[in-house]
Amino acid sequence: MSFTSIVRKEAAPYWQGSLRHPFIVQLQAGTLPEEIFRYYLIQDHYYLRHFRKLHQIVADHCQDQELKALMTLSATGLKDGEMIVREQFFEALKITAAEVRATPIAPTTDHYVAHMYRQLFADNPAIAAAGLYPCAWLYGDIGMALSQQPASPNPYYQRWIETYTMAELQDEIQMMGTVLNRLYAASSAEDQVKMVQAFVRSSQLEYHFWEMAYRKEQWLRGDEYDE
Ligand SMILES: Cc1ncc(CN)c(N)n1
Repeated sequence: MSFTSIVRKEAAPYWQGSLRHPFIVQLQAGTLPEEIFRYYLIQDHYYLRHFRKLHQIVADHCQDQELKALMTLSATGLKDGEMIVREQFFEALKITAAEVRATPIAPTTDHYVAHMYRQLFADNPAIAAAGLYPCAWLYGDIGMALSQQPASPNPYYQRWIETYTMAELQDEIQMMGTVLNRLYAASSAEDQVKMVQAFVRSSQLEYHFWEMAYRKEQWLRGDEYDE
């Protein structure tokens, strides 16, 4: 079985859960409280900055020319596409640099970014790439699913949805799947397991990420059980 078929099956609960999560359902309906969207954007700002850096590091370290080219393409696409849209959101919603600095990185955001770096430093570029893949693929699937429904009445939410329906993203997802299937087929049995684990853990963390934003997840203070 190919890598993409295996991981789609293994990660199915988190992908289906993402589509049903109130963050996504309310984003589509236009009822998601704006403060939750704001919190998501601030957390995702940190995520995207590292996500792009990770693509560059994988590109710099991998021998496989096709993977190198795709990682470079994604890093550029992030900078010229998704990250620009996010800057526009920050401007329109008046999210300032001071507000970003004053907002702690939530536990789930921290965990997700740390997980992706761990795959990179503990393993090899194919495993690191497997851990990065759900990001584009899941958002691409969510974008396509939401675009089949009526447009969100909130123009920012609709713009968010449209960011993930672009043909370039769908092409990139397709190409990355083909490369990962080839790398998986050429990997040792041990590395194949690690590639699947990296992908599934990222998918879990994608699901947690909606929940993190929806609950405006905070670090515990340490005095929760004091009288
Ligand atoms: C957490 C997360 N995952 C995926 C994406 C889509 N690049 C994102 N912006 N943020």
